[in-house]
Amino acid sequence: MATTTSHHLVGTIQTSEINKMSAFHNRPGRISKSGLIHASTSQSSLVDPFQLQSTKIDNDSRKKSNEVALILIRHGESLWNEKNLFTGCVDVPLTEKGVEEAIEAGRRISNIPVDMIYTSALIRAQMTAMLAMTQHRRKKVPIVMHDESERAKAWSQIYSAETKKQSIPVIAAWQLNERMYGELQGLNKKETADRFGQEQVHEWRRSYDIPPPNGESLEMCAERAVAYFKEQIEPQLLNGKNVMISAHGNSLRSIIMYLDRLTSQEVISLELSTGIPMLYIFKEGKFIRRGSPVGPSEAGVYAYTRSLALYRQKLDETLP
Ligand SMILES: O=C(O)[C@H](O)COP(=O)(O)O
Repeated sequence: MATTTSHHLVGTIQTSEINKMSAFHNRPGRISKSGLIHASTSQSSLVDPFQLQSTKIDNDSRKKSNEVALILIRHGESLWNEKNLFTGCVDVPLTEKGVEEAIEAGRRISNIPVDMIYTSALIRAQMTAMLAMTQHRRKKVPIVMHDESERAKAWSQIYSAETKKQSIPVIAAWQLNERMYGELQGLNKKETADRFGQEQVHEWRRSYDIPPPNGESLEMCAERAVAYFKEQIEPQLLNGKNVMISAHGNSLRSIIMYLDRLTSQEVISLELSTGIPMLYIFKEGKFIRRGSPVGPSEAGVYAYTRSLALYRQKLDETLP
């Protein structure tokens, strides 16, 4: 059982723990007829989301490592976070501060490989992902995958292999949406505590299996978010894809509960700050939390493994 205390998932790890990485086989995901990206473990039937051929930089880092990076980011501050309103599945945008947080998050992950991006269907998570990627040193272009209809898929095709190589598929999934806060959505958090009592509101906000009135409990949110992670995202990690997920406080709490194997008691004290990236290394079927990467300007203390350090070194050598 992972140990956890009531803290924000922020922190960095010395690069002293350098592991010897065995060879890594890059096996991309496959696009099904529905245009959804599925991945299976059988290598032969897999086609990369953009039929991407990994570039020299990406290939090299993967060849030397049996690990991939998983980055989790809670969206930057939203207009209703600023007003201290329960948001849930109401689709509100970022504040100016939230935009700045997203850009800063991008600076902190600018040297970490990203091959695929998953966001929720909500604009605050999608804005955060796109803004963060403006800072990435690899300068690949994140492109939202459209499969809401056959025409949407057909009209969003890219007809240049070279352009595809420089692209990152962005998959928006409602399953990663924030927990639905029911009749609390739009209410002020302080007024709600005054009306129902601090304890009752804390129970609605942080317990595992107690839903707000006509809303989702964290457990109900996990049933869709963690299921999606296991069915759609984990196969991509197994196939050698470095993945970034931009989502929400509670949908990410439910995923971290799975990654860190937290109990329903331990998850109560788990809080996520807006716009702070968290890095996991997925290696030999296990998730290793590596803390929150610091900006490239701060030397020495990184959540970097040998493989990630090699990727960063390739960027230093290859890019202006
Ligand atoms: O939905 C919301 O209001 C926020 O994203 C998270 O709210 P919480 O911190 O009360 O869970």
